[in-house]
Amino acid sequence: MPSYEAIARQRLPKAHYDYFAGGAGDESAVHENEAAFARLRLAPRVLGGVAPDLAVTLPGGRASLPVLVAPTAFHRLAHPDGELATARAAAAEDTVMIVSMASTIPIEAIAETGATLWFQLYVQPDMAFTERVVGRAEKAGCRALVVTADSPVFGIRPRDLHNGFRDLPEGLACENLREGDVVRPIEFSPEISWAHLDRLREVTDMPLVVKGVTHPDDARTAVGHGAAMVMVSNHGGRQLDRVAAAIDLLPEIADAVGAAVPVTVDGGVRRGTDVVTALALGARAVLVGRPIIWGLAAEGERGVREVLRRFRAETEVAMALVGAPLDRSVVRRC
Ligand SMILES: Cc1cc2nc3c(=O)[nH]c(=O)nc-3n(C[C@H](O)[C@H](O)[C@H](O)COP(=O)(O)O)c2cc1C
Ligand SMILES: O=C(O)C(=O)c1ccccc1
Repeated sequence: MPSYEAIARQRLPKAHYDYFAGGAGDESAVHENEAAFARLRLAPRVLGGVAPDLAVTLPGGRASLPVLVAPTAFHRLAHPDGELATARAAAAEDTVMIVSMASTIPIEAIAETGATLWFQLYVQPDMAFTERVVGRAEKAGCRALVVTADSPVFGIRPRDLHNGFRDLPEGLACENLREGDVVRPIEFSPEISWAHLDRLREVTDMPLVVKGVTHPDDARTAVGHGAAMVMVSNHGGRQLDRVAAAIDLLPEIADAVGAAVPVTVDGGVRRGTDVVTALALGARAVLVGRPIIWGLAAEGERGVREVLRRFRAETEVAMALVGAPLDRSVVRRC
């Protein structure tokens, strides 16, 4: 049976497939995210007598499995139902969807699906506008604000340059940036700093999450600035090439944060064994990006649901087989 990725590659225009699949520079960080998981090995525990429990409680609510939908832009490029399909699938599987600021359906309409949503934000240079967008997300019922910190500028992505892919086609727009008839372009802001995080904490009651942390000192600083959660991520290798694999960065960040706030990791999570490895290395949950897109492109809501179902089944079995306690001692590097 062809994989969802193979179906997506076949079905989508090349420029769109490449946009979803590709990354920065030589794409070494894209590949490294998966390769790093493949270098890790497990040393399971036996006779621990503990049944696996997949449910997680996070500052932005509860999920029935420790696999959350990563914020990814432009779902209507993958499927006409776009983010509505993704949200319905997340709701059906009782997990959290982190809605990209660059969603092609407005946050209010996505919220009507009833899914547990967190809103991902790129702080815009116009702070008043940024705050209006945050206000919309909060009013729509989003339960956390995920501030993406790894994108002061947009990464250089050779596939997109080669394909001439720059923006959404006619008829699609970043609906969260719409005010009346005007849709503002997303701007990346090199000036974004911890002061912006402080300001956001003042203007919203949503717990603040910092996404894209790769250095333990920044993880500590994020907690100091009131972050309720830290997301270890190299943006799926799409921003800076040669960044270390997310899973390799996780342990030192988990150490830096300690028990202060939950830590998540994303990048290259493809199997239940990856999920369990991430949990063993200190993550409370993981995010998945491209696998969700491939499910969406192949079969819409049903495809996303099937991707989440597979993660659930694999994670449950892997967790039972790796045993308890699930900690660093069960992971080996080969
Ligand atoms: C097509 C695509 C679009 C993305 N858009 C966003 C975005 O709008 N905001 C954001 O914070 N991260 C974005 N990301 C990064 C993801 O949230 C996540 O960090 C990454 O995809 C995880 O890696 P994986 O795809 O290997 O699972 C995007 C990733 C992809 C693949
Ligand atoms: O493609 C991305 O990785 C991404 O984060 C993004 C964000 C805004 C608009 C387009 C893409």
